[in-house]
Amino acid sequence: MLPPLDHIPREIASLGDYEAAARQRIDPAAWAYLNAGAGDEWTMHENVSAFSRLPLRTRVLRSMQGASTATSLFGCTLDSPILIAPTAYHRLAHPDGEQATVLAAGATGTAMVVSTQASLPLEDLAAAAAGPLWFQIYIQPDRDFTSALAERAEAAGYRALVVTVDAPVNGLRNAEARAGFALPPDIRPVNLNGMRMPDQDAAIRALLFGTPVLDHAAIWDDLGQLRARTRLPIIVKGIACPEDATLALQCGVDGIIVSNHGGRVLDGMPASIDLLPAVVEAVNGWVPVLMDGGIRRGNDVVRALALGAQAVLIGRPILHALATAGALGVAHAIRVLRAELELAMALTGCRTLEDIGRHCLHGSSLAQIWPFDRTDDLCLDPER
Ligand SMILES: Cc1cc2nc3c(=O)[nH]c(=O)nc-3n(C[C@H](O)[C@H](O)[C@H](O)COP(=O)(O)O)c2cc1C
Ligand SMILES: CCCCCCC(=O)C(=O)O
Repeated sequence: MLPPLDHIPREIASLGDYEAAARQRIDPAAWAYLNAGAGDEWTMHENVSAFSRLPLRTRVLRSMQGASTATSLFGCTLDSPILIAPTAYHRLAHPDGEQATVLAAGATGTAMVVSTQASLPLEDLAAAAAGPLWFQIYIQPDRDFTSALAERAEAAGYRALVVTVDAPVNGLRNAEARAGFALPPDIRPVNLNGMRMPDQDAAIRALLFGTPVLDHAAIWDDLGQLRARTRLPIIVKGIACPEDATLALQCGVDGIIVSNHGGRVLDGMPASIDLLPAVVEAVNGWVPVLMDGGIRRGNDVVRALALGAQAVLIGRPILHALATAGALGVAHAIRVLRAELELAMALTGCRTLEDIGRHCLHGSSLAQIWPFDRTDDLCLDPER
């Protein structure tokens, strides 16, 4: 395995280049955890390839004076609508772990979502932050522990809670099984230290009868209760259909992330970008809708915003950049993606993020995924 780089060579020009560089620097079993998807990885690949079915529509000779990618979300001012998705165990990718990612996020004006399963204490990460951090929560079998975790995040200065609801059970991790992945003893979910595990009976029943331990899985009431226990904005992550978006709104959430968990939970789900329009339609502007899954180019950010996302999150590319060159790599990867976004905005005639709309996409491609009778108003307004 190669060591991390201390500079960025010119051969690394895109997020895809980071994937190739990272593969040479991560132990194969850890790679299977950090990069794989569930089952046959159809959804994971679909997340990326679906973007290429949305051709962009250019506009020319439009003024770009004062152009900007800046935005604001849940009281956080951000340099761009690109955020760092929560991913577990950054120390599997680089010895500095989340500490390096937090540093890079601050240096680039990017909000980072720290995972419940971070490999470093959430308080230490907050102390190192120079920009906004949000904390991702899995509602744990021990609900009191979950509330205490939310309180710790609030006390440490995290600006929002991202509650992930799409992984009540681990996905079918065939790649991890084949590679024999196990967490090394020195890399642990340290923020879960002291948590009580579900009762032994349920664990034994699961072993004997093959039923998953779902007795303690979160339900909508739990989300409502967490809402009542924290002042932080709650953003629910892992919404994939309009019915669940509506239920989330009824629980009083402040934002929604459309996500299929990077294709790591249920292989066979559609690409995230294909799930987005129906959720946006259901939410109808009540709260911001974000999305993640498969964003690899600035063009993809424009496509997601064109379909109604207010911002996007990136997962694996951050881990690839971290493994390749630590904090420097992550900061560079974010800069590369942002520069691509600026280029795509200039060529689609969008001076600000508010200018991005469905008119940035060719109408014929939209008919596939926009199930509403609105395609007629797509491209006709010359001012848009
Ligand atoms: C190695 C890895 C670990 C992840 N850990 C978490 C996690 O702890 N919490 C969570 O909500 N999502 C987790 N995710 C899902 C990401 O937040 C995100 O939804 C997904 O990676 C986006 O897709 P992308 O990797 O194609 O950008 C993880 C993803 C990966 C690849
Ligand atoms: C029961 C699901 C645990 C998954 C923890 C980390 C994660 O989200 C991921 O690996 O993906």
